Amino acid sequence: MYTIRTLNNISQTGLGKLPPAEFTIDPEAANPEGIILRSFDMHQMELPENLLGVARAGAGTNNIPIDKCSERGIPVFNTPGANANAVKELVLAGLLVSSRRIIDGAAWVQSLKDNEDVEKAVEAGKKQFTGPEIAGKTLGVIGLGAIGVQVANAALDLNMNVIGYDPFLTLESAWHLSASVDKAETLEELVSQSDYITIHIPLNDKTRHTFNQELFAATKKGARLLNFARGGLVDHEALKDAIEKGIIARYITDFPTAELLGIENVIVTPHLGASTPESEENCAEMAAVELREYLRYGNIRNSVNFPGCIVPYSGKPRIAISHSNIVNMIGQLGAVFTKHHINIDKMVNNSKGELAYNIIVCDNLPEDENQLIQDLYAIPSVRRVRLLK
Ligand SMILES: NC(=O)C1=CN([C@@H]2O[C@H](COP(=O)(O)OP(=O)(O)OC[C@H]3O[C@@H](n4cnc5c(N)ncnc54)[C@H](O)[C@@H]3O)[C@@H](O)[C@H]2O)C=CC1
Ligand SMILES: O=C(O)C(=O)COP(=O)(O)O
Repeated sequence: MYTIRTLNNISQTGLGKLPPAEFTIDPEAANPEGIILRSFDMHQMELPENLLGVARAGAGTNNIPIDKCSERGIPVFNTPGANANAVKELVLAGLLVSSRRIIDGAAWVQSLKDNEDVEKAVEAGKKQFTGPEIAGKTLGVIGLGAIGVQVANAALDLNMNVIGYDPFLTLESAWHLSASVDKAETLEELVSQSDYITIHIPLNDKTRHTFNQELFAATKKGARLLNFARGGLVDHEALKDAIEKGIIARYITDFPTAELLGIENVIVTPHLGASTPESEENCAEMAAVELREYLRYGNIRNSVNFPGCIVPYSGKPRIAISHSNIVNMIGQLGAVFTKHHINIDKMVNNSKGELAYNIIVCDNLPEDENQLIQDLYAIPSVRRVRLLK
């Protein structure tokens, strides 16, 4: 029996993928084997002693201490693409809201409640809410992953010109991206040509404050900037300066902070990108299945820190081992298996960065299984050993 702790509200349909005969779901569990979460900040908590796997029902994993998890041989999963449509739809709304003064206009109409002739007041006052059309304008998309590709393609359908920037574009994204999207070689090239800019990259040490004073200096005057990715991608001091100078005509973001409130031409939504029933269900289902398959069989799909590794279950016991990605590990593991007279039926060894992961399917197990596990842990740089029967 595995205990799964949920750190946020997770769709019940998704949690239904964890059969109660094998999994107990307990939001208060002190020492769970698995964690499923959304945006809960795990940097603030100690990793539970028994923790084996963490599944983020969503895309961004900057709220999870990935390095600490890797050190302890704990894979962190996310759910690529499962909320991309929800975010795309909100970005399209953001694009229109950034252009047409829908929000200001609607608020102003409410202020006319006690006016004697509302119709007349509206026709006289509406000119203050004029805003340009997006058709024929240029949208720059930074990050062409699951969300960026959908936003870029949808903007083409709205008759915009689209430029994209992503030095790490995957084959999967390239397959889905329209050939009509122009490629920018640098961020500066993209921002200097775009009337609208939308950011769809992860927040990490390399991307923090991507929009800084220098990039704003290269940005086309009067651009509208959309940030539905993460607040930390934009340096707020530099942003305020860019708004004052008229470089940024409007900033629309899904990531409120106190300093952004009350600034004219800044529109802030309460992190709503993935908040649709469809996306919440998709993400939760995918996260629950990823964690279930890892806990049951050691299989890994969609981990951000571990290599993918899937060996279909054949009824035989298996040993899952994670270790540092260095030379002579297979030799050392093999020696332990030989010592315990284990015949290996199948062995898969995959690596990602500084981590390697094995699933070793065994024809037989020794009588002293604890000794086998101890011997495997005795190999320097082995991080985690799991015997799954
Ligand atoms: N507002 C919300 O509720 C949501 C926000 N997000 C945010 O959006 C981000 C993107 O999500 P997905 O598209 O699903 O992720 P993804 O992993 O499919 O795409 C990210 C893309 O960014 C690219 N990239 C990475 N560093 C880059 C750089 N320095 N310059 C240009 N491109 C770079 C990658 O190559 C990849 O193609 C997430 O990391 C998350 O922070 C995601 C879902 C919901
Ligand atoms: O998937 C992401 O990266 C998101 O930002 C969505 O966050 P949420 O699950 O709505 O707390």
